[in-house]
Amino acid sequence: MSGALLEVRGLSVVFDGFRALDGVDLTVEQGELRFLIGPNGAGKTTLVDVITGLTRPASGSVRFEGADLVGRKEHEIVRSGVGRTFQTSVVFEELTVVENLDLAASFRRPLWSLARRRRGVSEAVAAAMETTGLDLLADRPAGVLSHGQRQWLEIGMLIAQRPRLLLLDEPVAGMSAEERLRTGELLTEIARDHTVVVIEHDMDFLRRYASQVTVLHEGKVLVEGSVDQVRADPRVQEVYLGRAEERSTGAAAATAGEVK
Ligand SMILES: Nc1ncnc2c1ncn2[C@@H]1O[C@H](COP(=O)(O)OP(=O)(O)OP(=O)(O)O)[C@@H](O)[C@H]1O
Repeated sequence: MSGALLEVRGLSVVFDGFRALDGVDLTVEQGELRFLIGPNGAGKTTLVDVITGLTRPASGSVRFEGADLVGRKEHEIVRSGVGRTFQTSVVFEELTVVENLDLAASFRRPLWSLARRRRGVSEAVAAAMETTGLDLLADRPAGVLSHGQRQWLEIGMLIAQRPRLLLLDEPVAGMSAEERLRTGELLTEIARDHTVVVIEHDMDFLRRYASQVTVLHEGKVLVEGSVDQVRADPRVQEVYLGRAEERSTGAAAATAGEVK
C-alpha cells in the first residue's frame, strides 16, 4: 500500500512563550521507517507528544489516515492505531513478560473478557513474542529482564496493540552493542508490516538502519533526506558540530567535516 499515513502541517507548540515547535511539516508514507534526529531540545519528543495527544499545539494539524488527531484524547488516538514508547519504562515489574503483553493487547477487548481466565495466549500476544524473540522469557517477571530485553518487551507491548503507526523514543539508549544490533534487526522486521518513526541520537545506528531521516533543530525541520544526504548537509554538520565544539574544544573539533 502507498500514500501518506501521517501528515503534520504547520505545527507549532508554545510553552510559556517559548516556541518548542515552529511550523513543522512532516509527511510519513505508509510502510516507512523514518528516523527523527536533532540536538537536545530540538523538539523531537514534543512532536511525538502532539501526535499522541499528550500536548496541545498552538496551531497546525496532525492527520492520521486522513483524520485530524488534534484535540482528541490520548486513549482515542491509541485506539485509532497510533502507538508510542516513552523514554521511561512502562512495564509492570511483578508481571511476567506474557502477562505484560496480554495486558497491553487487552485494551481492545471488552472489560468482561478481561475478568475471564483465558486459555493460552492471543494471536496478537504470540506474534509480539515471536517478533521480539521474547518467547523463551515468556514466564519470567519483567523485573528480572536486562535493559535491552525490557526495551524489546515495550516494543512488543506496542505491537500487541496492533498499531498502524509506531513512534519509538530512543529505543537503543543505554543498550550494549549487541543489544543495539538486535534492536536494529527488530526495527527492520517491524517496519515490514508497520509504519515506524524512531527518535534516535546515535549516528552509528542511523548509518546502519535508517533510510529516510528528518532533522529537527530549534523547533523546525532543518533537512530531510537519506542518511547520506543528511550527513553531508553543511547545515546538519553545523548544528551537530557546533554543539560538539561547545562541549569540547579539542577532539570534537578535529572531526570537522563529518557528522559523527
Ligand atoms: N512541558 C514543557 N514545558 C516547558 N518547556 C518544555 C516542555 N516540554 C519541552 N519543553 C522544552 O521544549 C524544547 C523541546 O523539547 P523536546 O523534549 O521536545 O526536545 P527533544 O528534541 O526531544 O530533546 P532531547 O533529545 O533532549 O529529548 C526544549 O527546550 C524543552 O526544554
